[in-house]
Amino acid sequence: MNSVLVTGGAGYIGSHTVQQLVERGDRVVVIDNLSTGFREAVRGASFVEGNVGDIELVSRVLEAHRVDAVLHFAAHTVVPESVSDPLKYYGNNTGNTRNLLACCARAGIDKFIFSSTAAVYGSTEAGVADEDTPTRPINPYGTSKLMSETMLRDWCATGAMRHVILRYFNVAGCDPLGRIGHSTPQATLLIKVACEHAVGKRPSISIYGTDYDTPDGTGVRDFIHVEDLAAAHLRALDHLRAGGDCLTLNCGYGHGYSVREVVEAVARAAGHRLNVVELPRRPGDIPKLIARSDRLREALGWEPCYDDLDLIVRTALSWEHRLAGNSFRAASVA
Ligand SMILES: NC(=O)c1ccc[n+]([C@@H]2O[C@H](COP(=O)([O-])OP(=O)(O)OC[C@H]3O[C@@H](n4cnc5c(N)ncnc54)[C@H](O)[C@@H]3O)[C@@H](O)[C@H]2O)c1
Ligand SMILES: O=c1ccn([C@@H]2O[C@H](COP(=O)(O)OP(=O)(O)O[C@H]3O[C@H](CO)[C@@H](O)[C@H](O)[C@H]3O)[C@@H](O)[C@H]2O)c(=O)[nH]1
Repeated sequence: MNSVLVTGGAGYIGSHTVQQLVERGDRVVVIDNLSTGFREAVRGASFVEGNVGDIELVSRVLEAHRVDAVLHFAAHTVVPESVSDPLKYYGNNTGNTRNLLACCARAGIDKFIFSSTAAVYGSTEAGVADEDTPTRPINPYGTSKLMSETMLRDWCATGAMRHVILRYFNVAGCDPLGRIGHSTPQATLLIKVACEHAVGKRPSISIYGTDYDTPDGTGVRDFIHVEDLAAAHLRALDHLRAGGDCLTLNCGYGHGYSVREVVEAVARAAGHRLNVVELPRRPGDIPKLIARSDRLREALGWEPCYDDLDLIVRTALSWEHRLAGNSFRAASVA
């Protein structure tokens, strides 16, 4: 039986995808250097610790595990860090993706699913993006991903490979059964940070900017539950295995919530007030970004199961309680 290679499978989104692949019976091998991932998050799959840019190592794994498709999650993901250390991002996100593609070329692998990001769009006029919206990233993280997209399309244009590029919007929530979750240290993402405050790991939650041209003055984002996003990867894999064409697809629900609405949802889930500090805008933030995601639904037959802010927040908070060592209601959150 062939295997799927999942790079970055010990990380937040990768581990949820590995879990779904394993649960439906796919054979999976993970390569992860554990720079931000966790060995214990990889359950039921083979695990190789190493760098996805290491051509010898990756080639060995592709051959030994008879890999027929690659899901490429491994990357650095912190936007402000990409601004202060852009070469780190071009090296890991773009350079290492080039090496991985070279290994695939050598091994004759013809199916590739790539973790891209809404950050490739930058600031759009109406705060909404479909896949044909011009890509104008405003930070090196977004550019490093866009460069990888271009490289992948150019390689696929030779006929050697087919791809699905998934552009994730704001990913949040955790496995509703509490087996794995979002453990990234020094997290900066809103829902994770707000939940860390709710369980007492942080003294407050900051709202960056209350003077945007949005209904309540705070930023608006399209939050997608990690389980729905993982499910999109499985459908993308099936699409390629069935001989489907190359695709680029937004991954979001098509509607958004404001930062203030998210903070209120976390307070509701926690059952107590939060200490909210209103601060000026965070440099580099855009007011609003919502996905047009009709193409994902039409091309892959994907339908969300967790499109509910309270549910997203409850699963995230439940995991945060587990990390903090508190008792929690993991089995009942869904
Ligand atoms: N979290 C989001 O909201 C979001 C949004 C858009 C896109 N993405 C993309 O999704 C993917 C996964 O992100 P995540 O949130 O799960 O982050 P994460 O940091 O939890 O996962 C990344 C994983 O890749 C591993 N890794 C990094 N560089 C590696 C290398 N050179 N070799 C081997 N392993 C390496 C890390 O150890 C980690 O396990 C990334 O490509 C990211 O850019 C995430
Ligand atoms: O403590 C916080 C954290 C965030 N925010 C605000 O919450 C919104 C969302 O911010 P965040 O959760 O950091 O996500 P984004 O900046 O939208 O970017 C994320 O979502 C992108 C996809 O849209 C990914 O590509 C990026 O990797 C990921 O950082 C923004 O308005 C922030 O200003 C706060 O007010 N307080």
